[in-house]
Amino acid sequence: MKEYILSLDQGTTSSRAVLFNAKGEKVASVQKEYPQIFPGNGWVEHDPMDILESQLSSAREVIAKAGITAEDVAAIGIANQRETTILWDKNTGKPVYNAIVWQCRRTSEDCARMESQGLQKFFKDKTGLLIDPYFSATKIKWILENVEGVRERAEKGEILFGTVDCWLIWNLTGGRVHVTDYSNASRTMLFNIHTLEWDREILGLLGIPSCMLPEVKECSGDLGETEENIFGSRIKIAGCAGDQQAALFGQCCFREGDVKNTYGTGGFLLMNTGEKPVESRHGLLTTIAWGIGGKVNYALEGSVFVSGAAVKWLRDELCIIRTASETEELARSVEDTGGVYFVPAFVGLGAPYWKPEARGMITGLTRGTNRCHIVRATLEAMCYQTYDVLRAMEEDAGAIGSIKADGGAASNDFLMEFQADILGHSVIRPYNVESTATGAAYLAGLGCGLWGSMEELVGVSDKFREFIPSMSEGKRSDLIGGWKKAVQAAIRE
Ligand SMILES: Nc1ncnc2c1ncn2[C@@H]1O[C@H](COP(=O)(O)OP(=O)(O)O)[C@@H](O)[C@H]1O
Ligand SMILES: O=P(O)(O)OC[C@H](O)CO
Repeated sequence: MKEYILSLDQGTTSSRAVLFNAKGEKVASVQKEYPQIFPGNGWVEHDPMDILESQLSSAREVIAKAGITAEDVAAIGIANQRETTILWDKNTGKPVYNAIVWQCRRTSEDCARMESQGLQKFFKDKTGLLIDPYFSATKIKWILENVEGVRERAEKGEILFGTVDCWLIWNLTGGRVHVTDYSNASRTMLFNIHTLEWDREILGLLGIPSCMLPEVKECSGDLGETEENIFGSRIKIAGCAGDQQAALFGQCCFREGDVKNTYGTGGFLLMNTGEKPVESRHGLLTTIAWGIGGKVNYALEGSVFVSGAAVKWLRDELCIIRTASETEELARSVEDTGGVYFVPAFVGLGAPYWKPEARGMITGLTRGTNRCHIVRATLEAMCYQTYDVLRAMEEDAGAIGSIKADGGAASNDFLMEFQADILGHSVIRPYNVESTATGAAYLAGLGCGLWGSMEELVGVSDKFREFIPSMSEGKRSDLIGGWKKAVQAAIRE
């Protein structure tokens, strides 16, 4: 019987495949790290084939691990790192360049030029986004302008563009289906979030041929079917959303005002704002949360570019930790950071500052500073960055109700405790922190009829832990004051 949902969570550092049963419970998962390419100077790339192969092999392995076959899978749901841009040849399916990752800053100058031409309002009104190298638009333009022959071929209709969801669907369907969903389209800086169409004026301004772009579909429903040879029998693709929107869905933030924060490579705080887009006056983005059943739901988003990635940097570049999870014990082994602040602006600062030119900085070092202080400052930075975004969100939308946390790093109890302290607000962490995969599964389960309605999903997973703030107000404001000074220093640099 077809009673499982296969969720594909394609993240910036790893591809994950998670199987859920008909009760919405996780039964098995497989995760594979794959390389990021750093050609220098704030550039970040992936090999699109690494993305594909790590995702397909984890999907095959999770099916085998659970002792089932593809016949038992009712549908696939996809959640993906957003904005990352891939262009490929429509006939051969071969990428024409590496994937340009959302974190990549190579188009900073192009963005600064558009800003100086007074185009900020033009883009914000149409797309809900601020001009920034983060989004797909200027990455597509860069490939068209810098990879020989690609523009001519794109104009002849030989080249396709897709974000990672679209690239996966294209390959899963054997090159038959070129689609994306509303939530991913809303991150390209090419999609009009009010008319729900690719925006002709923007395409004209950037010189992007419309024939490269995928059809935009709802997040739940018929998104294609896998080729038989991929998993041994065909599986429907019935759910798709950008990973942050999928996490919002997976945390059942279905009501207006519901908020979640994900601690993965980056940090992303999203608030469901219902069926009307809310414009931010404090550096947040207006984006599409999902489109389901003929209705579109919007969200306000604060995007922090480097969150758990800073922990990975401690492991892979400074080599002062062996595993991400040992940061908890190391951070607790010292009373505080000894005045050390770490602003991990490796690729500039996102919300609410939007300073692409800012770079990382560790301040307050003394001869007494040891690796535990630096580890603790790294975890604390993840919390201060969330604090900055939450304050901006409160200014835009009023006081926040509950804050639900998820993502790989949310399993760190020290991080959750410090987060509650710095926010002066309790933080709720679900038993299963993989809300992104859960959200993709929910979308697919609804899309294939395994579950009847969103109401049915609320309460599927009701186990959680709540972290209550306990820090004094005086200490909290001193620490935040120190963080603000460190951020200003990183921006000035
Ligand atoms: N226990 C932990 N404490 C702190 N950071 C962690 C912990 N576990 C994972 N991380 C960090 O979180 C990130 C992984 O989270 P994940 O949600 O898997 O990210 P992504 O989906 O972006 O690949 C990595 O950057 C890792 O360094
Ligand atoms: O890889 P993640 O999970 O940090 O998510 C990346 C975001 O989607 C980028 O916008």
